[in-house]
Amino acid sequence: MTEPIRFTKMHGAGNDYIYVNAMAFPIRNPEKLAIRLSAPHTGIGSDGLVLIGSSKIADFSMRIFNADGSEAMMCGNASRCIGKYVYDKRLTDKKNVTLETRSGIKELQLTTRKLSGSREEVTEVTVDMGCPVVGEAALEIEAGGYFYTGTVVSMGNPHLVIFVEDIANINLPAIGPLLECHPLFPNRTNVEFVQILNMDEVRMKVWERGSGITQACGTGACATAVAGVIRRKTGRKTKVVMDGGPLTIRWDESSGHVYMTGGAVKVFEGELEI
Ligand SMILES: N[C@@H](CCC[C@H](N)C(=O)O)C(=O)O
Repeated sequence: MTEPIRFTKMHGAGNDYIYVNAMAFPIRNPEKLAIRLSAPHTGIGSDGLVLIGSSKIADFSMRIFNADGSEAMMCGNASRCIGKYVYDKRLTDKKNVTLETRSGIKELQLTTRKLSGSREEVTEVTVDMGCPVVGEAALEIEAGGYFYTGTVVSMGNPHLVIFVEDIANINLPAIGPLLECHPLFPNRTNVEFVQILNMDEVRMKVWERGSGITQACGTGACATAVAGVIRRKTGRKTKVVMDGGPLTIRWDESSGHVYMTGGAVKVFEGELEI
């Protein structure tokens, strides 16, 4: 007999994952389930699977699996969605929630709006993403016969941020996988192409490690904002506009922490047998 588990499909700026409360529905083989559920035609269709768990050192924990089943260290968009999930489902009444991730504890600050009666729901979340780890500021890299200059930034997971004059000229389906799996990145990397619109706003497209093209990437938006400051292209607060919408990123000068603010949306819920 298979046991039904409840899931919730959510997105942050269009970056969509299937969320399972692993405290109620423990998942034995999340890597395999992520591949199965993420498949667009034969599964639910998503960028991956997110498990919400208990924690000894924080209010909750997060595990994030890409569409290819690989486990990531951190996910910016999923951390905001978890803030909405745990508050809207009344797993907590706190508006400052701590989340254990494989790259440390993140603090979520929830913004809510009133519904009927005494009920409220989360509309926006700010996440303290911690300090970035900056690698090479201007790495020369060749892929597919083209030469790029990229900035290497880790936000818990690895990013290569490439500034370009015109983002419309980038053939992301062709170049994305070559850069993701470039020999310079033995653990693979996420890749962001970025066009500067002005000192406070950029347009970004992402190729995610393990999931391919997604509508948005939270850690990618943070890495982009950090790279913009390092390369002297943007200020400390940047609106990063992606295919699925914008995120506001602020790199605080005194603490060195990066703060990400954006929405979180529930799409639908369901039950599945595994
Ligand atoms: N979409 C995420 C990042 C997910 C993990 C990434 N693909 C990796 O493998 O590092 C985000 O919003 O940060």
